[in-house]
Order: sequence, then structure tokens, then C-alpha cells
Amino acid sequence: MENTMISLKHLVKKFGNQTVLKDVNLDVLSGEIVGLIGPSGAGKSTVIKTTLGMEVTDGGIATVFDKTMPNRQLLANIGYMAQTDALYDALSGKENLIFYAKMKGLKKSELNNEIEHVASVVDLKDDLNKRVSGYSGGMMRRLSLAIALLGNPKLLILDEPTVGIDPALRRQIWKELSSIRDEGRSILITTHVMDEAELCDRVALLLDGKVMAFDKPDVLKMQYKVDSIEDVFLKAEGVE
Ligand SMILES: Nc1ncnc2c1ncn2[C@@H]1O[C@H](COP(=O)(O)OP(=O)(O)OP(=O)(O)O)[C@@H](O)[C@H]1O
Repeated sequence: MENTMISLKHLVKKFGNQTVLKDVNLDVLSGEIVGLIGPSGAGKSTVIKTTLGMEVTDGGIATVFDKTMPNRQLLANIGYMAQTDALYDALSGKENLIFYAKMKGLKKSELNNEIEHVASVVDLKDDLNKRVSGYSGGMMRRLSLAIALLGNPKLLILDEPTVGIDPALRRQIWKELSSIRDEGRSILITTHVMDEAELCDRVALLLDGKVMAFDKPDVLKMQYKVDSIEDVFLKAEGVE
């Protein structure tokens, strides 16, 4: 059965005089990957932060697992990866993973297997004992993604998880995301990579503070009479 994991209804968010989100409607069902795309500054991260209750809305309702956000208890069931990495520089990759695993309430007996699994998904197994201060930007993104994956959360909310990650690893990460979806778990993901948008079950296009289009990639391509999601994006923006 399809459950609604995220429901955003008439979401409004203002920063001073700027109304970033005017009327955002979006839902994420169980067992699907929803991609949120839109030009830089369109408000994708703001949608995510209001969904998580990290930003207070100026109107509308955000519910996650049928509960109104913000709700601290729900956060344990959500794997969130922000655009900026929240890592402890002085600790190793492994120590960071252990820290977050404990915060998420993982049992001691699960710890090693779980860390090994998430580290291999992002190809960090050989670098786990290095201090994060010596990591490259891409390695930090990979560690942040590994942290979000810890504990098999029912819902993953990923803000541009593959920035700075090379194509082979990106493919491996998408394989993992697809198998998470196949387990009936859900993913809301923002991306600038249009090839990744093609891999989502549904794509929402955020423009002028609204979700201008929201459907399966193939349906969007048909609606806009184009061959790729990149062209959907460009046509919606009015770029010929
Ligand atoms: N805390 C804040 N205070 C003031 N303005 C903000 C704040 N957060 C976001 N904004 C503004 O809201 C708008 C949307 O920002 P947001 O980061 O949500 O966009 P985005 O679509 O995620 O962009 P990008 O693709 O570049 O990451 C921008 O104009 C940004 O300057």
C-alpha cells in the first residue's frame, strides 16, 4: 500500500521581504525517489529545511509520517544530508560514523557491520582511519552521505548528495538509492545533475516559489514535448 511519507501543502516561506516559497505542494510516497530540481536559489534547500522543521514556515503545512513538523522524535527515522557537512574535523571518518550511529541509537552489536556497509557504499573504507581534516571536499560529502544512510532510515532527505563525486561512484550510490527504494523506503533528493533526475520515480520542478510540474520523468518529457529532463528544465525556465 502506498503511504505518504512527506506531504507539503501550500507551503510559504519568507526571508525578510523575499518570499522564497509562495505555494509549494509536494508529496513523497513510500517506496519512491522524488527528485527536486530547479535553478540555483529557487528554494530547494528551503523546501527541505521547512520539511524538517529547521525553518519555520510562514504558511501551509509540512507533515512527515503524518505528523506535523517540527517533531524531534521523528528525526531519528530520517536520514538527512545537508548541503554543508556537519562533521568533526579532529575525528577520523570512523569516529564520526560511530558518533552519529550512537546518536541514532544503533545497537553496539550492529555498529561494525553497519559502518562497514555505509562506508563501502561511498567507497571510504580505506580512508576511515584518517582524520576528516585531511579529507577532500568530495570525501567529506561521501562521509556525510554515509552518515545519512546509517541505521536504514525509512526516509532519506538528501540535499545535493553527489556534488564533487566522480561518475563511477555516483553510479554506485544511485544503485544503493534504488535498492533502498525497492525496500519500500523513500528518498527526497535535490540535484543539479539532470541525468540523476532521470533516475527518480517522480521529479518536481521548483520555479518562482511553486512546484510548476511534478510527475514521472517520461510524463514530464511528453508534456513538454522534449527528450530529456534537462530540456524540460530549460523549457519551463523559458530558455529556448
Ligand atoms: N537563512 C536565510 N536567510 C535569508 N535568505 C535565505 C536564507 N536561506 C535561504 N535564503 C534565500 O532563499 C533563496 C533560496 O535559497 P535556497 O538555498 O533554498 O535555494 P536552492 O534552490 O537550494 O539553491 P542552490 O541550488 O543554489 O543550492 C535564496 O535567494 C537565498 O538567498
